[in-house]
Amino acid sequence: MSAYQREVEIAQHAVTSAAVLCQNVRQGDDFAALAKSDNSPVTVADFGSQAIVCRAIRQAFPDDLIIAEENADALRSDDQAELRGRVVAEVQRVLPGADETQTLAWIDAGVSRDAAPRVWTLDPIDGTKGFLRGGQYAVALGLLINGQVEVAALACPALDDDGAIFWAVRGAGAFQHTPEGDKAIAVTPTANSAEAALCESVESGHSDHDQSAQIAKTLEIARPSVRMDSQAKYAAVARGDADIYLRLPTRAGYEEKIWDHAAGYLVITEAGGKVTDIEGKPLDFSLGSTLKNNRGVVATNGKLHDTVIAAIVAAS
Ligand SMILES: Nc1ncnc2c1ncn2[C@@H]1O[C@H](COP(=O)(O)OS(=O)(=O)O)[C@@H](OP(=O)(O)O)[C@H]1O
Ligand SMILES: [Mg+2]
Ligand SMILES: [Mg+2]
Ligand SMILES: [Mg+2]
Repeated sequence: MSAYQREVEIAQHAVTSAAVLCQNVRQGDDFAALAKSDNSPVTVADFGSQAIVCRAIRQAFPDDLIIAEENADALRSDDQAELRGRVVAEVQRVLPGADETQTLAWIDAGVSRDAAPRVWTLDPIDGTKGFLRGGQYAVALGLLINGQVEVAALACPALDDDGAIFWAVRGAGAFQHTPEGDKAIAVTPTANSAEAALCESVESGHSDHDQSAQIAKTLEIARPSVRMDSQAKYAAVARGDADIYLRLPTRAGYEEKIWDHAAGYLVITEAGGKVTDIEGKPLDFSLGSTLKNNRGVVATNGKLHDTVIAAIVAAS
C-alpha cells in the first residue's frame, strides 16, 4: 500500500462532494454573500463546503487538527437564521440526515490556527469572488506533517466542461482524476521565457498587476497574461496550460494564508515545477495559519524559475 493511500481517498472524496455542493449552490438563483470583517465575501457554499470536508476528516481521522478559512460564528447569530437554514439545507442535499447542530460543529472543526505535527488545511472555496462572478474557484485541501505538505486534493469545479480534480502525494507525483482513471500531470518544458504563458489573480488587490506587466516585459513574454481566480492557477501551471504564476505583494504586511497555497504548491511541485516566494525562498508551511516568513508566491515549470526570480529582483 502506498503512503497516505487512505488520506488521498478521503481527501479526494471530500473535495469532490464539496464541489457538488458548490455547483448546486451556483446553479441556484440566489447565492448572496455576507461580508466578513475584512470586507471579503463568504457565501452559503463556502460554509457548506467547509462542513462537508471537515466532517469527512473528523470521521476518518478524529485526532487530526484542521486549519480552515471559515468559522460558524456569523451563522450562529439570531439575525442570520435564514442564511443558517440555507447552509444546512445545502449540506443535507449532499448528506441527507445532517442537522443544524452537526453542520455548525463540522464548520467549527476547522478553527485551529496553530502549527501541529499533523494538521489539515482547507480553503472551502478559494476564489470566492470568482465563484460569485461565474469565474474559476477551487476547493483546496492539504495535509501537513511536521510543517511539510504531504497530501493535496484540489477540486476546480469550473475548469474544463465538467470540472477537474487534482491530487498529489509528496514524492509520488501529481495526478488529474479522469473517468478513465488517474493521469499523471506534468509542467511544460518551456525554457525560453519569451514563449511563456503567465497567469495571475483577477483582483489587482491580491497581486500587483503593474509590477507583473513590468516583469513580463523584462522576460520578453509576448502573450497577454491570463487572469484567473483561485488555485486553478496552480492547476494550470501543473498540467502545462501555463508556465508561470505570479502573486506579487501589493501592500507590506499581508501574510499569505496557508490554505490559499498548500494544495496548489504540492500539485505543482509533484508535477515537476517549482514554488517559492518572490525572493526565491522556499514556502514555510510550518508556522501556523500564515506564510509569515515569505512574501508573495512565484510558481513556475522549474526551468524558468531562476530567470523569473531574477526579473522580479530587477523590477523591485
Ligand atoms: N491583499 C491580499 N493579498 C493577497 N491575497 C489576498 C489578499 N486579500 C485576500 N487575499 C486572498 O486571495 C485569495 C484569492 O486569491 P486569487 O488568486 O483567487 O484572487 S483572484 O480572485 O484571482 O483575484 C482569497 O482567498 P478566498 O477568500 O478563499 O477567495 C484571499 O485569501
Ligand atoms: Mg482562498
Ligand atoms: Mg476561501
Ligand atoms: Mg475568503
